[in-house]
Amino acid sequence: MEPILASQASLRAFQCDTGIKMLSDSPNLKSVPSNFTFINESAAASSDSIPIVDFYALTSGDPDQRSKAIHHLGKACEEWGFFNILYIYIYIYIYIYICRDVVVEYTERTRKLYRKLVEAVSETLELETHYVNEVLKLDSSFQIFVTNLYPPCPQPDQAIGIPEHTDPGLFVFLIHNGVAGLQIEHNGEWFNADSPHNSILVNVADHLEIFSNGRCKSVKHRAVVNNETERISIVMANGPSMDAVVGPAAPLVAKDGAAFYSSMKYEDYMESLVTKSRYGKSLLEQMKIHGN
Ligand SMILES: O=C(O)CCC(=O)C(=O)O
Ligand SMILES: [Fe+2]
Repeated sequence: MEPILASQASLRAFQCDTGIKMLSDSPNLKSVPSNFTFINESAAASSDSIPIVDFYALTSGDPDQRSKAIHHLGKACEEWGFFNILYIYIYIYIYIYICRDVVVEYTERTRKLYRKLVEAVSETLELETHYVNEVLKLDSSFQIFVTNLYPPCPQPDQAIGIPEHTDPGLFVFLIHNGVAGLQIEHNGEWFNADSPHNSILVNVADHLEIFSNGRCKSVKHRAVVNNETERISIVMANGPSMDAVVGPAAPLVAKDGAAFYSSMKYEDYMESLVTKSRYGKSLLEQMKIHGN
């Protein structure tokens, strides 16, 4: 199916403040204007331990290789909420001019990758693949394509690229231009999320945490800036269908004896994300049912 690119009007909600655009267009800026300062403790431990999932083994005909890769994927989703997939075609996209055709091709390729990952993760959750497809209506899954540009910043410790947050959807794919900046939270500490060049960094997003009744973790992350090099990241958030109602999967609730999250239509979740304040308790936190 040819992806439908959302109109300018429907994307308006995702656009950032015009003031930010003005800032990024000011190459001679010597300090961060006070209304944009964000004192951050961006110190983070380096990490080479973000798991790597072998996509070829995951889709391999060899049952032994496949089951090892599936086990690895399950652990990565539970323990880190982040993993790298080595993927040979990736480097093409980051270097070429992002035109409509490239976006369409990237959308199609990542859609296939996404479906394979969902199949694999349903196995780790001991769910039937068709169950996930039916409940989340993945044939019309909603993808959001975002490019982030972080110009060099004269005072990186007074600013933040993107404050800490979690993402909507099931799996989010991120590629970048080789400049570090993404940090992720793991066991209460911040780590630099280094990823090899020919890889896609994948993170579990809110709706996989909800759907898995908390087995998979949608992990907080943020992007910091530096004073030397421009950074570009390309993010593809892969969700269910806009009209799917996402709550914990019924077979998992039966196993756990309770649903640990409430359910919400994906469209309503997205609307709340863009219209509600970005500060305070996150929407994912608000969906959690405590005291079960
Ligand atoms: O640029 C990055 O590394 C992070 C971007 C991100 O987290 C997002 O766009 O949701
Ligand atoms: Fe994000």
